[in-house]
Amino acid sequence: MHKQRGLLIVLSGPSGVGKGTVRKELFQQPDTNYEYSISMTTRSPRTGEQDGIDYFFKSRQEFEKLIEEGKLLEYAEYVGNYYGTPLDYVNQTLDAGRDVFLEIEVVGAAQVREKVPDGLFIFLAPPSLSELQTRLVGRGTEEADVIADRVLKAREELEMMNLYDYVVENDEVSKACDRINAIVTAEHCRRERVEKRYLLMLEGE
Ligand SMILES: Nc1ncnc2c1ncn2[C@@H]1O[C@H](COP(=O)(O)OP(=O)(O)OP(=O)(O)O)[C@@H](O)[C@H]1O
Ligand SMILES: Nc1nc2c(ncn2[C@@H]2O[C@H](COP(=O)(O)O)[C@@H](O)[C@H]2O)c(=O)[nH]1
Repeated sequence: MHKQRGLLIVLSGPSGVGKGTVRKELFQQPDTNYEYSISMTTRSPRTGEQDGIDYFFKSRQEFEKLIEEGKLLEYAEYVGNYYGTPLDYVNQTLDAGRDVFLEIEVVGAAQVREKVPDGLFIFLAPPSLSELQTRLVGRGTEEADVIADRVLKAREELEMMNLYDYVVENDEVSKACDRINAIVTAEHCRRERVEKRYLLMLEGE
């Protein structure tokens, strides 16, 4: 019996919009059926972050070797550090028929769009730029100059919103999660209908 490949779900959006918060909430829900792809980064761990759980923390040299060896589905340099998605993990998980969830910034998401056009691309948007800044300041993990860089970058990132399949506003975390779950469910139904139609057409030949 033919097994359908899993769905690649890409959640992107500006720094501080709440991607990590929403992703963690989604993964705490008992009926969540996505596999989270842990990214590689050259950024130093924040207090409480663990290697292999939050990120795979790499040196610049190690990361550049991964790039050279073609081991990343996508990567980007974001405010002075590299971030990237491990290719083998994503392919193996999708091939096993399981959905993979990426939480990445917009440059990397554009690369994934090129390579996996049938992925599901969701842009998480803040209620406003001032709320975005308030969230970054409130998180308290970056110095003021880094926050300023991230807010500046957010203006460019928001311009890429129209390249996504869906825009979800993160006004409240639980509402954003509900919207994402509804989008993924609808996408699965759509894919099933297409698959059924395709099989029916083959049978008729
Ligand atoms: N809906 C929301 N309402 C209010 N605050 C929120 C909401 N979602 C997230 N936050 C807060 O905003 C801050 C930034 O959230 P988070 O770290 O999840 O953002 P992010 O998009 O993953 O950022 P980065 O891209 O830098 O990793 C956190 O302090 C988080 O608690
Ligand atoms: N292109 C990629 N971007 C990634 C990846 N993993 C995380 N990110 C994004 O980077 C920024 C900064 O993250 P932070 O943890 O330092 O706040 C944020 O937008 C993340 O979503 C990745 O594999 N590829």
